[in-house]
Formats: sequence, structure tokens, C-alpha cells
Amino acid sequence: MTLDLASTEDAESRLAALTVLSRQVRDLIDAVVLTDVPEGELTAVTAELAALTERLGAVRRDSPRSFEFGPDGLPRNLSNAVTGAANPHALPLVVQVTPERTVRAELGFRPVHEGPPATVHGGVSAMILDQLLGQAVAAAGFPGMTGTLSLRYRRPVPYGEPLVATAEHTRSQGRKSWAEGRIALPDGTVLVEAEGLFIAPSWWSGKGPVPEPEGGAGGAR
Ligand SMILES: CCCCCCCC/C=C\CCCCCCCC(=O)SCCNC(=O)CCNC(=O)[C@H](O)C(C)(C)COP(=O)(O)OP(=O)(O)OC[C@H]1O[C@@H](n2cnc3c(N)ncnc32)[C@H](O)[C@@H]1OP(=O)(O)O
Repeated sequence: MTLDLASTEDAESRLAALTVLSRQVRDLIDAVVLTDVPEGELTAVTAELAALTERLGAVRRDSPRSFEFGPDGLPRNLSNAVTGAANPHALPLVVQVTPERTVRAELGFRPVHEGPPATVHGGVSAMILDQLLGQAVAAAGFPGMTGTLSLRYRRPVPYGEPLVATAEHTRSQGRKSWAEGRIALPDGTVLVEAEGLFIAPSWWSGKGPVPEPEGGAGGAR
């Protein structure tokens, strides 16, 4: 089999454009959350956005891009809700694997993540830690789906400040693996800590039926 380098380059170039678009939409979301322009301007912008939404939807996939291998041979998920560079919903988080196979990411929450005033929503912190712990068990060689996730919110998480998230695999037993992680200030002060159980599903080893998502393939719209 020969690799079609030209079309690979085309696909990567299109993906780079999708990443830039996602960044622009993130800026748009931030602008929407903080805007104070008059109502007439809101209405005018809404009409322009409706037209842009129609243009983007002209050619549409059934589901987002999933896990794939990039040109560097490493797995990536550009649509992931936390790490996906091509998903405007994602921060996006850049997760580094340390030589000890723990994981680390620098975080910068924004006003769009607010729950209580001036504080990041607890569910957003949980989502970040779910991802980090999941990547920690995967980095240790035990990938799995989240079974349980337990959090302790020690201090309010601020947005607009640099923060650090870390996680590590702690143990495994059969198909079950556990990990711990935390979101902290750069000086190490822990704000939220988490423990999670990740399970390698029975259907990964062909020992159980693959469950259908609610609403069938592609999920509910
Ligand atoms: C995502 C992985 C992709 C892999 C690709 C590799 C590259 C890696 C790169 C990058 C990593 C990416 C990182 C992503 C991070 C994000 C993770 C998420 O957000 S995952 C979405 C949220 N979680 C779900 O949607 C699960 C939904 N639930 C299920 O699918 C099943 O219930 C599952 C898999 C959890 C268990 O199903 P069964 O059929 O395999 O398990 P049974 O055989 O029933 O049980 C096995 C044992 O586990 C216990 N168990 C089962 N479910 C449990 C639960 N929820 N809590 C505690 N124990 C549970 C049972 O009691 C049993 O224990 P006993 O062996 O008897 O001791």
C-alpha cells in the first residue's frame, strides 16, 4: 500500500484551517458572554451568525471526528470536548505525558466557564479532571472508560489565572484502574482533587455486546 502524501497534506491543511476556525469561535463565545453592545447590534450580529451557521452546515458529517493517528503517528482526538483543537467547546487542553507517565496540563479558564460569581463551575473542573485521569490511566497502559469520579472541591477555582492540572495512575486490578489528580495554583495549592475508577469495557476484548448510544448511532440531535 502506498501513502498518498499529497492528499494527507491537503487533509492536514484543512484540519489546520478548522483549528483556526475553532479558535475564532472560542473568541466569539467569549465576546458573547462579555458583550454590552446595544440590542440592535445584538440582533444584527445574530442575523450574520445565522447566515454563517448555514454556510458551515452546507456539507455536514454525521458525527465529529474521533480518535485517529496524526502524521506524527501519535493518537489524537481533535473533537474531544476538553482537548480537541478543532472543537470550540474545548479549552483546548494540551496534555503532556511526563517521563514517569504521569500527565500534566496548564489551564486557563475564562469567564465563559463561570458558575458561582468569579468562580469556575464545579462541573467544568470535573470534566477537566475526568479527562486528565483518563489520560493518566491510558499513559500508564491501562485505558478505560470512567466508571466513577469522586471530587473534593477545596477552594474556589478562579478564571483568568494560570493553573496547573496533574494526574497519575495509582493501581490496576483486572479491567479496573484507578487514578488521582488535582487542579492547583502554580505554587502547588490544591483547589480541586479527584479520584477516578476507569474500566476497560468488556466489549473491548470482545467479551460483551457493544452498547448502542441512547437514540441510536450518532445520538440525539
Ligand atoms: C475513552 C477511552 C478511549 C480509548 C482509546 C485509547 C487511546 C487513549 C488515549 C487517550 C485517553 C482518553 C481519555 C478520555 C477520558 C474521558 C473518559 C470518559 O469520559 S469516558 C465517558 C464516561 N463514562 C462512560 O460513558 C462509561 C459508561 N459505562 C460503561 O460503558 C460501562 O458501564 C463500563 C465500561 C463502565 C463497564 O461495563 P462492562 O460491561 O465492561 O463492565 P462489567 O463487566 O459490568 O463490570 C466489570 C467490573 O466493573 C464494575 N463496574 C462496572 N461499572 C462500574 C461503575 N460505573 N462503577 C464502579 N464499578 C463498576 C463491576 O461491578 C465489575 O466489578 P467486579 O469485576 O465484579 O468486581
